Amino acid sequence: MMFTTPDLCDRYSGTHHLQIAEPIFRRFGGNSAFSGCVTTLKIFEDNVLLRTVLEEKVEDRVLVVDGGGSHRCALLGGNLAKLACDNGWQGIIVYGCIRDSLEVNRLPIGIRALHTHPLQSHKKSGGDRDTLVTFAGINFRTGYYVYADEDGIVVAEDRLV
Ligand SMILES: O=C([O-])CC(=O)C(=O)O
Repeated sequence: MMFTTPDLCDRYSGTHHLQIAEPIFRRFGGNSAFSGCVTTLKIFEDNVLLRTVLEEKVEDRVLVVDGGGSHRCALLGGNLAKLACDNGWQGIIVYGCIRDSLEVNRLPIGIRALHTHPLQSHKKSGGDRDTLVTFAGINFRTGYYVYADEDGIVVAEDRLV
C-alpha cells in the first residue's frame, strides 16, 4: 500500500476525523512505514497481555499499546517483535519503551516507541483490551486506521488508502 503521511494530511486534514500524532516517537523495526486497522491495548509495566494479543494471527492490523509512558522498563523486545511478525502484525505503536533494538531493527515490521530500556517488564497479566486509549494527542479506538511513515503518524476512523 502506497501512502505518505504528508499526502494524507494534505488530502484529508479536517475530514475523516483525521488525527495527527504529536512527534514524540522513535522509529524501530525494519519497516519504516506501515499501516493497518487498530487494535488497542492498555497495560502498565506488565506485558503478559501484550504477548497474548501478539499470539493471535491477524491480517492488516496495527497494535496500539498505551503503556502509560513508562520509562522504567521495556514492554517489548526481540522475542515479542518476532512473534508479531510471524503472526502478521504490520506494526506496533508503544507509548512506553522497548528493548533489543538491534534485533528489532532487523525484523520486517514497523515499531514506534518512546525510548529503549534494558529492563524487562513485570509478568502479572493486568491490562485492558479494545478500550479507548489516548496518547500523543490522539484518541485510538479498535477499528480505526493508522498510517505511519518517516514523517509521522496519522489516524482516521475509516480506511483512507
Ligand atoms: O519478554 C519480554 O518481556 C520482552 C522481551 O524481552 C522480548 O520480547 O524479547
